[in-house]
Amino acid sequence: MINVIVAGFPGAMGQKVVKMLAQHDDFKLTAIFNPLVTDTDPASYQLASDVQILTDYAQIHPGLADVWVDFTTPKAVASNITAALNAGIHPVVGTSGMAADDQQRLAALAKAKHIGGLIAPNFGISAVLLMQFAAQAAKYFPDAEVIEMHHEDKLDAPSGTAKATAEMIAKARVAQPQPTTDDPAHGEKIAGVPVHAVRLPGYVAHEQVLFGAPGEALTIRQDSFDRESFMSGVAVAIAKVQTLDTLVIGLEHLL
Ligand SMILES: NC(=O)C1=CN([C@@H]2O[C@H](COP(=O)(O)OP(=O)(O)OC[C@H]3O[C@@H](n4cnc5c(N)ncnc54)[C@H](OP(=O)(O)O)[C@@H]3O)[C@@H](O)[C@H]2O)C=CC1
Ligand SMILES: O=C(O)C1=N[C@H](C(=O)O)C[C@H](O)C1
Repeated sequence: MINVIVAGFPGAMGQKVVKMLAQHDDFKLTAIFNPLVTDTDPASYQLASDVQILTDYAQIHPGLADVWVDFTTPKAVASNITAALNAGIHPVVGTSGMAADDQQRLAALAKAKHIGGLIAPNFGISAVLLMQFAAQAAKYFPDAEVIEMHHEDKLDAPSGTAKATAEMIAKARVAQPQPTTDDPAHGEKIAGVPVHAVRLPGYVAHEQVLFGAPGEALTIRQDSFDRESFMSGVAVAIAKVQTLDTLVIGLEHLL
């Protein structure tokens, strides 16, 4: 049995994770962490009576859970994962928008404590494959731009997936791209790759990578139409994260 604490309930992803845990015999929801809730009665959230609703880091202790699943906010995630690592709990992080220096500090803390964990920019297989295909294409098409499209409530821009895609393209390309302009209309340059963010009602999570070369173009696109699509990736991460001994980035490390 893998005991799990979920941070980010009752958010959109947190609710999906709680539902998914209940469908797996090998997973048990032991606690919810959310300092913003005032009602700590699990019955108020239709949760089993033995699920603890925790609101303070002082309540996070070793033995509470094996795995900490985090779908919270860019502001909350780094301190949440610090608390998890300090309690010896393996983090599975979906929250986007974490600062690079926080990510490095958490990797150092995980290493010092010998606790493996995962930060996944995207748990959807379509997005994981898109990033891999984009890295492959970048070897032949150095000129690329990323367009990500999300729902209007998303707090961060560009998305974590778009940043990771841009970084993978920059790392994979062997030829220099054409110089880009500094014009803000030409996107934010992430590792030298222009990234454009769209926020519109009706959208969930979508990404296109456009490659151009003289006389031809290649477009790769993925669409997450329903947050349900992230759950098989989250389940794999929960099942396998305890096999890791460092903090790794990208679901592909566990597939
Ligand atoms: N990697 C991936 O595949 C995916 C990643 N995401 C990312 O997951 C994150 C959450 O997305 P989404 O569910 O749509 O967002 P929501 O805004 O719906 O949910 C965020 C939840 O976090 C809660 N929260 C705020 N601060 C804290 C804290 N300190 N500790 C614990 N909980 C806290 C909020 O509480 P309250 O309700 O009280 O405000 C809310 O319930 C985002 O960063 C998003 O980018 C989303 C989809 C897929
Ligand atoms: O906020 C979201 O919804 C999503 N966030 C992640 C990101 O920032 O890339 C993953 C997916 O795009 C959904």
